[in-house]
Amino acid sequence: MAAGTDNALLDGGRLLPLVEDFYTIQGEGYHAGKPAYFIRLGGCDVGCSWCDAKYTWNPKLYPPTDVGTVIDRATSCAARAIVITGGEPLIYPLGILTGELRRRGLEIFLETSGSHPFSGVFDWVCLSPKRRQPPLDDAYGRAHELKVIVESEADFEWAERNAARVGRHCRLYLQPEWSVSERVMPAIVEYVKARPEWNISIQTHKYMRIP
Ligand SMILES: C[S@@+](CC[C@H](N)C(=O)[O-])C[C@H]1O[C@@H](n2cnc3c(N)ncnc32)[C@H](O)[C@@H]1O
Ligand SMILES: Nc1nc2[nH]cc(C(=O)O)c2c(=O)[nH]1
Ligand code: SF4
Ligand SMILES: [Mg+2]
Repeated sequence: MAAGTDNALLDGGRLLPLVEDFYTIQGEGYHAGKPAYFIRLGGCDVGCSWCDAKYTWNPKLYPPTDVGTVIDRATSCAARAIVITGGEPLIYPLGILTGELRRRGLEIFLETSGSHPFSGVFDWVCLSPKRRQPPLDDAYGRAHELKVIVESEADFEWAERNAARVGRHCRLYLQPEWSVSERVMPAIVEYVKARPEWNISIQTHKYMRIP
């Protein structure tokens, strides 16, 4: 459980620490370009130095919120797909939230580091492994998409180590770390041209200046 957020307080996942929810375009990975309603949960104990969502790390800043109110908002717009992200969403029991979203006929996508046990039902799992707190063994077999962040050329070896553990049909992406994107892009391009099992994912929403 995340530091400071007691599971009992969350009533088995009926309440979750909500940072923000908004309707936008999935910017990254396999589903890039697809409209999706984002649900961002607070709390992460991984601590990536370049994390673009550091404001989510402390769950105490985000009071437990009834998942029903979020689901009502998500189903009041035209969204057909939901992205559950964070923070690290797998810190929390996601069975109630995802079960209810599925019952409403929505597609459910997950963004995760895989560093906590799985709960909930998902149509698509994006696994973005982190050296500081690597995925649990179980996460690899659940990934539809492996998205490795590349900060320097040393990350190619980390990418291959993770790719060796996912299923045969899992899509493979290298995503430049945003602040060094211009610097690392030439190496990523050459890497992917030489190893076409990999694809490039860029954070298109940042270029579009949307959330
Ligand atoms: C903020 S994280 C939240 C979900 C989960 N904690 C995770 O890391 O997968 C969402 C996605 O953004 C990626 N990401 C975060 N900061 C980034 C950055 N500076 N540049 C590129 N990708 C980044 C993460 O690797 C992850 O794929
Ligand atoms: N548009 C948009 N696409 C995204 N894909 C993954 C994101 C995330 O922060 O998990 C993200 C995000 O924050 N915004
Ligand atoms: S695991 Fe995800 S939310 Fe946590 S620090 Fe890393 S990128 Fe940020
Ligand atoms: Mg983001």
